[in-house]
Amino acid sequence: MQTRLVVSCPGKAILTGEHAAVYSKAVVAATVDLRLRVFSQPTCDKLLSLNFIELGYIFVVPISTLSCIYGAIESLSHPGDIELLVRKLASDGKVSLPKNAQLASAIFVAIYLYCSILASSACSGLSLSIKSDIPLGAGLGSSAAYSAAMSASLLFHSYKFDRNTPGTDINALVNSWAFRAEQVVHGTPSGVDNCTVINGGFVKYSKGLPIETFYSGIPLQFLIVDTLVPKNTKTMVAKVAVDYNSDKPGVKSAIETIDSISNSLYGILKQTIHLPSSGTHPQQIELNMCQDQIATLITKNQDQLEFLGVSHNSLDNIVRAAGGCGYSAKLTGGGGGGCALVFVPQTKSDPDSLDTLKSAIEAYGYRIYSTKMGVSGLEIDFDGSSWTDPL
Ligand SMILES: Nc1ncnc2c1ncn2[C@@H]1O[C@H](COP(=O)(O)OP(=O)(O)OP(=O)(O)O)[C@@H](O)[C@H]1O
Ligand SMILES: C[C@@](O)(CCO)CC(=O)[O-]
Repeated sequence: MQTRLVVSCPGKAILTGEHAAVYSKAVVAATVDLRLRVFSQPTCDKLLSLNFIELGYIFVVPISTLSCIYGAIESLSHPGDIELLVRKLASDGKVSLPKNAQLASAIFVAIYLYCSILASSACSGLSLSIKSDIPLGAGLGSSAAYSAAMSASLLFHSYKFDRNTPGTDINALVNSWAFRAEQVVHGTPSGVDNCTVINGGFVKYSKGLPIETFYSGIPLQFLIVDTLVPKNTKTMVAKVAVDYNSDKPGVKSAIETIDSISNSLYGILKQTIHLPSSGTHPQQIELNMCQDQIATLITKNQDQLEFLGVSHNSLDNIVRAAGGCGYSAKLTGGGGGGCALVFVPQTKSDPDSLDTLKSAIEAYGYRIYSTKMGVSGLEIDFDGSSWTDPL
């Protein structure tokens, strides 16, 4: 029997370009240092067991019950249609589904991946436990991390790769399944979230083109602020699509403007400015200029997102509070709630203003994350037995 596997994947933050990404426009994103882990182990009980630790929910289904899905899964016109098959099982009394929509969608993803990837060896059992630091449904890529970590776990247990497979091959294989899993959760994702969390670092992405990884030559610091307002990326993407497809005035040009914002940001971040340790040098002036340009791009991007109708009062509060203290801010991810990014230039002359801003944000009851960006992507621990059991 194979040993226990532990797969971990970080969250992500979109610096510029969300929503435009869905229309194949440029998006700049980075991983954030919050991770989701999947602990998995084959079992002999012929059950698929999912233990959602934060959500306090255990879902168990006999593998034989899923047999009617194996045959049907290849003929689905969209991975999201797995929901219809699983709901049919529920209405026939063969499985019981939670009322919580996030849990239900996590179960649809797991069944979709299990039946697609492991169908041929479907007689064995598998137990998976999911534990995460990434706030769920907050714009920080929890669904991409879940989709990627679940895909990697199931691919490993179906012998599609092992510890000798080159990492780039593993990432490409996992990414292709994580994208399908994201389609189950989001309907029409661009693919930026799964690519970013698997690849790691800073990335520029345009749907259909190879992802570009880069290390920012400009020191970048952001405050990540979670409004704690629940949001749903699928709904927000669908809302923009209605306006886009009906040619609502200004929508297509807003998407084009966001594309050019991301291209400009990428151009700035790719520069390398080596700062001497002290004094005012031409490099310092150049860095100040770059940081001013970044701040302007962040504000412009937020203006376009507000125009597209994907901001929220809580996000607007952060943008206003940041502006009042001399900082620029924007929503990140799907919008409609969830998180905002506040850009904190390294060269900002008045450090007290950051404390004032943090107090203003906390007074709203929002949560501030101080986390690193650009951390490593998908990680697989093939000797997972060294981990303490998360249960
Ligand atoms: N810890 C977890 N346990 C179970 N399911 C999870 C977990 N984290 C994420 N998910 C899955 O991800 C979905 C959340 O996706 P959603 O797109 O709404 O938020 P997000 O990925 O955090 O935000 P964004 O897509 O804007 O970055 C949940 O509905 C669930 O299917
Ligand atoms: C809103 C969106 O652009 C980013 C969500 O993190 C959707 C996507 O690109 O799939």
